[in-house]
Amino acid sequence: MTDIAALLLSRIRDVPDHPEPGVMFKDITPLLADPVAFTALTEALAGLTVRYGATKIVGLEARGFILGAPAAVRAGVGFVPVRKAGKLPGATLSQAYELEYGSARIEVHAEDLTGADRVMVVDDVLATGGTAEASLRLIRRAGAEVAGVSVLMELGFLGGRARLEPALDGAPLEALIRV
Ligand SMILES: O=P(O)(O)OC[C@H]1O[C@H](OP(=O)(O)OP(=O)(O)O)[C@H](O)[C@@H]1O
Ligand SMILES: Nc1ncnc2[nH]cnc12
Repeated sequence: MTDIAALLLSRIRDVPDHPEPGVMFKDITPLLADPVAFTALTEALAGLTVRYGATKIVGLEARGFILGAPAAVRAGVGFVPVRKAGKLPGATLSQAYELEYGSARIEVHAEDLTGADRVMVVDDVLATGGTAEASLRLIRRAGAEVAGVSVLMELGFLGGRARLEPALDGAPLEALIRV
């Protein structure tokens, strides 16, 4: 493990049985509160954004906003929020997806992405991959190209990478930490 990955991992807190029994919740708030770790994370996500030639970062509500927005500023690209259904006021594209139990829907303002955009998706955790997969569908439906998906942490035992693989269509999935 690199020094940066070790630093980031050391600032993520495991919270058992949150938000429901059996889930080991990965809490990033200690990392956000540490300016050295948060800066290192922002630099790493911005570096991936530049390396893969993205013109915009899409952040996934809510923790993807916290990580994606400073990375976009650092990389010199625009930031586009993908929100849970019903939050965005303008004309939206909407995508339903399956969760472990039940389903959910995410949305993006249609005018925020164009055919000229290459998009890096940023989020904190890749778990089942359902949220990221739905975001890739939204990005392509908006006519934009997928530059990649970058997450702080991949929970390997939930199989998100395999689920995401077809939707990535050759684009990279970068995880700074894998557990
Ligand atoms: O890979 P998946 O199984 O789709 O899970 C990962 C998603 O779940 C969490 O968000 P959550 O929906 O809990 O929203 P929050 O960031 O608003 O807490 C996390 O921040 C990812 O967006
Ligand atoms: N175990 C987990 N910890 C934090 N965020 C999550 N999103 C989905 N599963 C999660």
